[in-house]
Amino acid sequence: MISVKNLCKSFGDFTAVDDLSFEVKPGDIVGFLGPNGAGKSTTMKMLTGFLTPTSGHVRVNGRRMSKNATVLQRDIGYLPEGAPAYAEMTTFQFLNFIADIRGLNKREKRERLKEVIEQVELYDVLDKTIDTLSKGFRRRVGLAQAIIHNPQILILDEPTDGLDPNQKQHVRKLIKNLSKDKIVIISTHILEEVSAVCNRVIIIADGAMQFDGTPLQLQQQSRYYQAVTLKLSYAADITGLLEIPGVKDMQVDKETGEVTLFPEQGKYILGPITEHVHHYRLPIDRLHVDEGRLDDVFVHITSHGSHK
Ligand SMILES: Nc1ncnc2c1ncn2[C@@H]1O[C@H](COP(=O)(O)OP(=O)(O)OP(=O)(O)O)[C@@H](O)[C@H]1O
Repeated sequence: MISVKNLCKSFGDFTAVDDLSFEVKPGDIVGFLGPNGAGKSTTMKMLTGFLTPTSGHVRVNGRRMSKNATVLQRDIGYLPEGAPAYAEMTTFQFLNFIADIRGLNKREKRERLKEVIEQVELYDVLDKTIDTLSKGFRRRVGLAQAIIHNPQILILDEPTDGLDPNQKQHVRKLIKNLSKDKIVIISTHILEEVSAVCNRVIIIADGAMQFDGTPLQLQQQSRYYQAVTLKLSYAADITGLLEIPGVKDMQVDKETGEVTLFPEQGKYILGPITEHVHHYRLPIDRLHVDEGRLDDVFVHITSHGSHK
């Protein structure tokens, strides 16, 4: 378990991380989100013991990171921002070197290298030096070095940045498979990644906590959650739609002519809308129920302060 209590980090007068507190348990795959400069990487550096907090503390399984970093880091895999690696080494030399540093014996090293190279699909670049690799392959090498010692805790700073869509999907699957009984924290700018991979979301802005909950709870904060959009085949009187019980608001898209009806909080409006449409014989071409829009909530949460 990771426990973060009143964590702060200042650089001179500037507060990059501002009083963060949260706990992460095995089985949690946390999507760590926030706008550029929100303090995600700085927090991750403190979680992994590479940066000392100005105040507050990080505990891993009850032990303080600041006093036990060397021991605790043995069970942490960390992909830092930008996936740094030794540019002049080949992929194989680099992974071999990391396995040695992680203290794997000969047999473990052979087995883990084979497994990880296969999992992250690095066969084609084993003999290439890191400085000649594409951004996507560099990131995959970074991911491979983070998991080589099969750690219980994985902290991954933008693990899919720079990957093509196929690779993104592949790495997401890999993270999900790896995550059983582990703690995984990934920072990302890609909101769809959160629904695809994570079972928990933490959003920070200006270094402070704004949201901590499940992806569904996040989606439910969208004003589009359970909103119903209708496409009429020809113009008809739609004024009555606003009178339907549970409908709070209506929006008409001037370009497409689509009508979106927003529900009052917690109200289910699809049934009453369908009844209304049948009763008044409205000419409906298409009807769609929205699952909620994460980009919409993200903007709202990070620009309007705390929604914890
Ligand atoms: N060593 C440092 N010295 C001074 N300021 C720093 C230092 N490291 C980070 N910062 C500042 O702290 C703030 C948070 O940076 P951080 O890299 O943690 O943000 P982030 O959420 O990871 O951003 P991004 O999504 O752009 O990677 C930024 O304003 C950054 O400029």
